[in-house]
Amino acid sequence: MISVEHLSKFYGSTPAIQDITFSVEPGEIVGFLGPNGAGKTTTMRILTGYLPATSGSAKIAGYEVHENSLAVRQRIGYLPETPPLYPEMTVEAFLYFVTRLKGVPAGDRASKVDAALKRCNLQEKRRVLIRKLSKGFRQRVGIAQAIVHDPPAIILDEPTVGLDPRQIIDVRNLIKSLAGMHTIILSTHILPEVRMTCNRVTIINQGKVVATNTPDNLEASLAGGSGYELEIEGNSTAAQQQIQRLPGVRVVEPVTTTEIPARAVLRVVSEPGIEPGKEIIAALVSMGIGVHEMRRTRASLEDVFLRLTTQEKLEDNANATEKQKEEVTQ
Ligand SMILES: Nc1ncnc2c1ncn2[C@@H]1O[C@H](COP(=O)(O)OP(=O)(O)OP(=O)(O)O)[C@@H](O)[C@H]1O
Repeated sequence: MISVEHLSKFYGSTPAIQDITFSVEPGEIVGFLGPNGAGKTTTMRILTGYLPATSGSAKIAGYEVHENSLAVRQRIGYLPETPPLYPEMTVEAFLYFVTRLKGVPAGDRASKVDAALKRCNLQEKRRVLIRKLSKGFRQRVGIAQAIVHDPPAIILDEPTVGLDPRQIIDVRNLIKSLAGMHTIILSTHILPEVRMTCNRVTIINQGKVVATNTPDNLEASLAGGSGYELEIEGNSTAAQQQIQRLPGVRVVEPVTTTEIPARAVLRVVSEPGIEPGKEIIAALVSMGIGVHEMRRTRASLEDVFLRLTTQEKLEDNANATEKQKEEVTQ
């Protein structure tokens, strides 16, 4: 439904995105994740036809965006970071106006407006001026204008920024209810939002795609991220050595000492795909060590995000330092 291939955009000589490739299948919600300045808005604006790319291809429902802007506009709904609302219009009049802009036939406009009001739970506000609405309701109007022409593809840029916790839950539920019928790209840097709403995630950093996968697979793929935490009673040094010898165990380390002097908490990191939990318990029991608690630990999406988006910076800094050293020695 949405396909981006080798997309690049330069502002003058500054690259904002470079060689970005990803796709979104019909009915999917894909999270588009990246730190500030990663290139999310630039990509969204190219996809929605607001900005020309420097090179590469962006297609919506098979239409090349810059060659078929009218066909694309009819098939896409866009909620920018700041929704383009007209404060002096009522909610209803504004949505009606949007259906005209999007080329909805005159006879269908009223029913499309009604449907969008209903889906966004805005019926009671239909005759209220937009400027009188709270931020949460205005955001719903923003989503309503993105879906009013019933587009197959929807792009939402930071849809919950600035909302209070109750409004955030409402807007997230609304987004989830749109999945299936629509294909959605949700640009955000709020990780729990991605976990709660998205089937897949594309992470970009410094203008490049650094990962695309399901949140579960991303967490599982972080090497060294999965394992166990154990609270034991007995000789913790001996326990540590014994666990370390087991196949599939990479690291065993004490995490904290507990308030009870005889107990210790150990963190075990296992090889990817190996689960030595059973063997750990058997080894400890055979040594006469008591196990008070054992729980699995996994890398969170946040760990993956931080790993992927800070590594390059560290490498860049290292390269810059090397370069400075070279310059100094020349
Ligand atoms: N009009 C512009 N002229 C020059 N550089 C720009 C322009 N717009 C964006 N950039 C640069 O392009 C890069 C990507 O910006 P973009 O706004 O796409 O990132 P983003 O991921 O949406 O960030 P944020 O989460 O902060 O909105 C940044 O380095 C930014 O400074």
